[in-house]
Amino acid sequence: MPVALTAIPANMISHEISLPPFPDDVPTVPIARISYAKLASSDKDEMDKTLKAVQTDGFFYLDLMDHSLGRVLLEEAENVVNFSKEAFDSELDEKMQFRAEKGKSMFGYKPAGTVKKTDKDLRPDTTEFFNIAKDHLLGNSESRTYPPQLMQHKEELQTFTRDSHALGILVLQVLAEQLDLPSEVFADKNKIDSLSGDHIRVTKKPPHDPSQTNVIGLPSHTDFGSVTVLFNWLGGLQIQSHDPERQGEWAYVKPLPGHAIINLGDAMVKFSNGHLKSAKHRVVPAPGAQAKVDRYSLVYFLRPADDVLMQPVEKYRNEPVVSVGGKVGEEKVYTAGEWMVRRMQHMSK
Ligand SMILES: O=C(O)CCC(=O)C(=O)O
Ligand SMILES: [Fe+2]
Repeated sequence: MPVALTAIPANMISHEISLPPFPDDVPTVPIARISYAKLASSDKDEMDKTLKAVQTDGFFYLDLMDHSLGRVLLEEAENVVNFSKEAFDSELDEKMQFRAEKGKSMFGYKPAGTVKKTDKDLRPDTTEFFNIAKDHLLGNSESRTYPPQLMQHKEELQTFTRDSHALGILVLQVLAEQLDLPSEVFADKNKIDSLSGDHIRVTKKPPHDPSQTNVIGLPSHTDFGSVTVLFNWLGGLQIQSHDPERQGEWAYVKPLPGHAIINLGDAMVKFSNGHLKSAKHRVVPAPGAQAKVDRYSLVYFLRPADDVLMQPVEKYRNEPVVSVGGKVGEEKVYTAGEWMVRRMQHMSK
């Protein structure tokens, strides 16, 4: 039986000590483990490992325990999930007052049960979430309304935003250097003070009902933005395997205590003209005994500033244009603001 997290002193809060274990008999993808401390000190081998990870799996673990800022971020993430539970616990009609305007804005509440055209079986998803804009939290633009259970922790949300953003910027600097590009070339497109679609997402998926088959938590997708910083404590996240024996098969990314999971979004495919990858992923019910408890996850999405042009950086501009879906050919150049709106409208159709 999971221990109530509120019974644990704040500095010791740890989801993993109270949750059922991840089973050892399900297929997993062994994505690379990268050290935050080594990246922060520009360790060349670690930087090289990072580039390789995002060119193959598109995902890697980042060990947050070996760096003081990482340990702080991990505690902040656990804290955000804990107070967000209160927002999820309120009645559906209360949460619906904060609903994101479909096809118009990402920010606000999204109930479970949305059907995505991208799911070939058109299954309704089983995940609800709140998306909270960085610009609303930091006062870069006028804020929409969010549930009081979240906004009474605004300062903690601001700190989590700044620290996650800084981590994403470090990843962008590492990748630029490894591609022999000016080190700030990607970071400059993702400044924290610029207006952008950056946001926090906190998600909840209820325990799995074993009488239901073929349940999907979140259908297969790629993230839109630049870098995604993900915290989850229960299995359920899956990516496609590169193991020659099971090429393309969905397999779990096992949550590792003390680690965040980092992946790149489609904007990086665009900026790098396909030299970097945004991998497809999805969420299915957690495996084994983990399916019996609520699953929460916390995400910070770094997205390019609204006025950034969605085109390859200079070094790659003479190459044949690689589009996000892998097609080659010229495309109209949109600003990130326009691009995100188009993507969102497509998703909500
Ligand atoms: O909950 C997770 O583990 C992944 C969530 C995700 O992929 C998303 O929100 O885009
Ligand atoms: Fe995602």
